[in-house]
Amino acid sequence: MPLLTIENLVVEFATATGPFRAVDGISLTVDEREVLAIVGESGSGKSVSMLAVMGLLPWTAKVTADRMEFEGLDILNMSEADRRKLIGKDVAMIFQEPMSSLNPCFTVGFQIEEVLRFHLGLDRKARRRRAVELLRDVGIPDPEQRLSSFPHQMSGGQCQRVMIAMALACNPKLLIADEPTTALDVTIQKQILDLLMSLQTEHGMGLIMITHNMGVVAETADRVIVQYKGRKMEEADVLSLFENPKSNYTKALLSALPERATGDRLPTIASFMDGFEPAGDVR
Ligand SMILES: Nc1ncnc2c1ncn2[C@@H]1O[C@H](COP(=O)(O)OP(=O)(O)OP(=O)(O)O)[C@@H](O)[C@H]1O
Repeated sequence: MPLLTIENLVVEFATATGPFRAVDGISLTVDEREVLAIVGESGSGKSVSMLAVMGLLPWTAKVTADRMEFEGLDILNMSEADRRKLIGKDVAMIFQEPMSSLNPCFTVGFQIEEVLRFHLGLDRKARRRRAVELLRDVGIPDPEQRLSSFPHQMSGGQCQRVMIAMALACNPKLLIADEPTTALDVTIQKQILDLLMSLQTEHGMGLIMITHNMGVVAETADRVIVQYKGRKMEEADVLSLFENPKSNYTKALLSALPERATGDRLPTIASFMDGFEPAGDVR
């Protein structure tokens, strides 16, 4: 059985000008220990589809699906209380802005320990011990001291390491990483990506890597879903996608890689997608 199964996910937002369909019939599965990349340009509905899985969308979002299951459990129709037990424990997510994802008012130690208290009910001593271990695992030097630091006292890369530590606190079976390196310096990006991949192998987690970067896809994924304007354009294993892309949009993304360029200028996506009917406004 796959870890996560989604069939025909649709997300519509109520907006001042009428309903807006951000995700239009996405289906996917992720297996244990598998790395699935979801790739597409900004606004293609990558984050919204995963926020729907986490139950983190605002009330203006209407989420429907034929099926949305985690290990066979219906996560679409489960109670809020049951979902809270699952989310953050068996399914965890890290976001693209580590600085704004951490609460500036609390020390990083408190924030990690809070996850351990809520989900695992560990006592104070055990929480402390586990928090130190987690910070060490994600490569933060002097973890005992760093527990009492506030997010603004740490660099962006260190904050992202703390976010990863929080996500891993309860040994999740599935980790969703939403553009985890986008907000970081190029040199730090590689370190964080390497860290994520080594933790994924070590913990045997399923991983969904949301990215707009084909380089990240090539380095991390087993399988890839290409998304455009809320729809799935193509799904393939990573090698087939790079060697033999089927959809025009995938071809466009690949031709936009500087190393694949043939002329003086990089082609634009629009020149490949003439006549494509987007989702979007559904009035
Ligand atoms: N709360 C909201 N209300 C209305 N529209 C929204 C809301 N949240 C997201 N959207 C719209 O849904 C679409 C998909 O957004 P989403 O954030 O999933 O894109 P993305 O592919 O993850 O892009 P990015 O990489 O920039 O995050 C966008 O057009 C966005 O403006």
